[in-house]
Amino acid sequence: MDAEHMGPDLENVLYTEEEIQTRLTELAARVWGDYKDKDVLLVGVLRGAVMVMADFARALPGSAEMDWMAVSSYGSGTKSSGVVRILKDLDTDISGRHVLIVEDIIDSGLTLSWIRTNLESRRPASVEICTLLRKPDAAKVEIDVRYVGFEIPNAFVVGYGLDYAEKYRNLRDIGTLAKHVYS
Ligand SMILES: O=P(O)(O)OC[C@H]1O[C@H](OP(=O)(O)OP(=O)(O)O)[C@H](O)[C@@H]1O
Ligand SMILES: Nc1nc2[nH]cnc2c(=O)[nH]1
Ligand SMILES: [Mg+2]
Repeated sequence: MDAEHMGPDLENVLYTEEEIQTRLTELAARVWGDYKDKDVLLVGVLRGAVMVMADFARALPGSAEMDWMAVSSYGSGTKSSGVVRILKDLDTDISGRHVLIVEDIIDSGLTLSWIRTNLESRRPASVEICTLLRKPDAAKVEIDVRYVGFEIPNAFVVGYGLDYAEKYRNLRDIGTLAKHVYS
C-alpha cells in the first residue's frame, strides 16, 4: 500500500477499499436473501454511515428505500454517554415497516442501543442492524446485531466515513492514525 493511497496520516491500514467492498457485497447478498419477501427500509445514521450506506445499498441486487437519522450524544459530553438526542429524524413513517439500520461502527454500543429502542417504539414490523465494524466493548451492551462486517480490536479508527475531529471521513481505506496526528 503506497503512502498516497493510505493517506499520509494513517499508521496502519486495517481494511482496504477492496476488502471493504468485498465484505459489503457478502453482507448485501445475505440481507437480500433474508428480506426477499419483505420491503426493506435502510436507515443510515449520519454522518459516519454515509459511505457504508452508499456502497452497501448499491451492492444490493434490487431496489431498497433509504432514509437518514442524525443523532448526538450530550450530557457528560463524551460520545458514549448513551444519552442521545435526535438532530434529524426520519422522514418516513416506519410503522409496519421492516427497518434495517446501517452503521459504520459499534463501539460502546450505546448509540445504537438507544436508536433501536427509539425506532422500536414506533411499531415497525422489525428492526435489525447492519454495521461494517464492531469493537469488543459492544459486548457489554445487550444489543443483537444481525449483520457485522468486521470485528476489530479496541483502537481508534478513521476513514471510510469515520472521523477524527471531522477529518479523514473521505479516506478510501480504514486504518489507525499515526501518533503525530494526536500531538
Ligand atoms: O457505539 P458508540 O460508542 O455509541 O459509538 C459509535 C457511534 O460513534 C460514531 O458516531 P458519532 O457520534 O461520532 O457521530 P458521526 O457519525 O457523525 O461521526 C459512529 O459513527 C457511531 O455512530
Ligand atoms: N472515528 C471513530 N469514531 C468512533 N466512534 C466510536 N468509535 C470510533 C472509532 O474507533 N473511530
Ligand atoms: Mg455515527
